[in-house]
Amino acid sequence: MQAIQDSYPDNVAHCYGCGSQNAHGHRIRTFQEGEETVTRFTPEAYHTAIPGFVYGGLLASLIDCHGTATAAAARYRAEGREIGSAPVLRFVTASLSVSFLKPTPLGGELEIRGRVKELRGRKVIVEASVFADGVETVRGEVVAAEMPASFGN
Ligand SMILES: CCCCCCCCCCCCCC(=O)SCCNC(=O)CCNC(=O)[C@H](O)C(C)(C)COP(=O)(O)OP(=O)(O)OC[C@H]1O[C@@H](n2cnc3c(N)ncnc32)[C@H](O)[C@@H]1OP(=O)(O)O
Repeated sequence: MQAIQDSYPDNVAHCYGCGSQNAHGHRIRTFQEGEETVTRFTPEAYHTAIPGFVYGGLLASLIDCHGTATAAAARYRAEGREIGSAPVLRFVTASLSVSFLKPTPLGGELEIRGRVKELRGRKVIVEASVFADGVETVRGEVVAAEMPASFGN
């Protein structure tokens, strides 16, 4: 099945969280399921916070990259365009908020589910949650902004 990240052109596929070209990264893959997007990810033993539980920074990065993928896909869809088609709609994180509702157990697959809350102008707001064994342990919001031509200047 085609993941949203499979459509990222190589020159924007180096992100530590979602870039297929980053051998050291998480290389998450996100799929559209109706109105929702879904990423499944199994943390490694070294992604530990307190023994037995997942490190919060990892969980935040899963929300982050799940959110930017959801945002890019939503904008393409809103414009009636094929994902990844040129000119490429590149999104970066403008803001990321994460609430850790419960400890996230380490040792199994996590499911991140998201949906678009708002899509307006150059900005897409995505809500996403992490589930461990069907239990919501993390809830977050990503404001993704279209990357300006002046990015980094
Ligand atoms: C399929 C193909 C896709 C391929 C691409 C996918 C690539 C994925 C790559 C992986 C990426 C992985 C993820 C990463 O790790 S990305 C790396 C971490 N992020 C960054 O480095 C971003 C650094 N910041 C910037 O470059 C600028 O500040 C940005 C670009 C974010 C905004 O710059 P600017 O302000 O000049 O833009 P604008 O005037 O057009 O504003 C646009 C809208 O955004 C609203 N806003 C702005 N800031 C915030 C804020 N803090 N909170 C809430 N909202 C904010 C703003 O009010 C406006 O909304 P509205 O007033 O119109 O309502």
